[in-house]
Amino acid sequence: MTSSPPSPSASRPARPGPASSRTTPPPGAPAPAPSGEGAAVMLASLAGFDGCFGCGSEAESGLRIRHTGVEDGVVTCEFTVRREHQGAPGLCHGGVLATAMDEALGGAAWLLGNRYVTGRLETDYLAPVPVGSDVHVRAWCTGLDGRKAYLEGEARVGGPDGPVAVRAAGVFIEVPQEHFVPES
Ligand SMILES: CCCCCCCCCCCC(=O)SCCNC(=O)CCNC(=O)[C@H](O)C(C)(C)COP(=O)(O)OP(=O)(O)OC[C@H]1O[C@@H](n2cnc3c(N)ncnc32)[C@H](O)[C@@H]1OP(=O)(O)O
Repeated sequence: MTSSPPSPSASRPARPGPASSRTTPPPGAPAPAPSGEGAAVMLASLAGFDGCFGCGSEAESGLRIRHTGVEDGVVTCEFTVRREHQGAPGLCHGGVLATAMDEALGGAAWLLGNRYVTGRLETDYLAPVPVGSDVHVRAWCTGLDGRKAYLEGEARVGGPDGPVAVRAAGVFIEVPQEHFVPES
């Protein structure tokens, strides 16, 4: 039930602990080394597609997540909670926050240099996130097992060092390019 990020450093937080047995890498599953090539693949993919509900500039009702960096295998991104993102009055909807975690964990998976889709996503909500908040998300890979990549992440409110509002863990499955449907 517990694991550590592949190579702890100042930019890589201590494991937040959201993972269940289904989102914890099996014993011996290698944690990947950060890959500059993978980052290039991910950024090229992001540059070529504007329709993503998470980060696309053409998705008017989407979150407009801004990818802000990749360092030492950790993907960082952020978005601003708008009025249309509300669930309970004045607070960000949990599904919106799950979308942001999906986006960040997905980005950290694509950083490995292959294409992945979400198989399982687990979220722990630790604090309410008011409308108008800037939400800072980061994610990293904890292990690889065949086509399965294990990811964890966290979202902080107000800044990269703000209080943690969400922690997440997931399993993403590698797929071929043919998995995706060309835009109509
Ligand atoms: C544009 C640039 C963006 C770049 C940045 C990217 C950001 C994107 C973020 C958004 C990502 C998304 O929302 S993706 C959209 C939401 N997700 C989806 O639509 C996925 C829908 N599901 C599927 O298409 C399918 O079920 C697949 C592809 C996941 C698996 O089907 P498959 O290919 O037939 O493979 P299958 O044999 O079933 O499984 C392969 C291995 O994965 C395991 N596995 C399968 N499902 C799961 C699961 N839910 N939880 C755990 N493990 C699982 C199996 O046990 C097996 O392990 P073993 O036997 O090998 O050990």
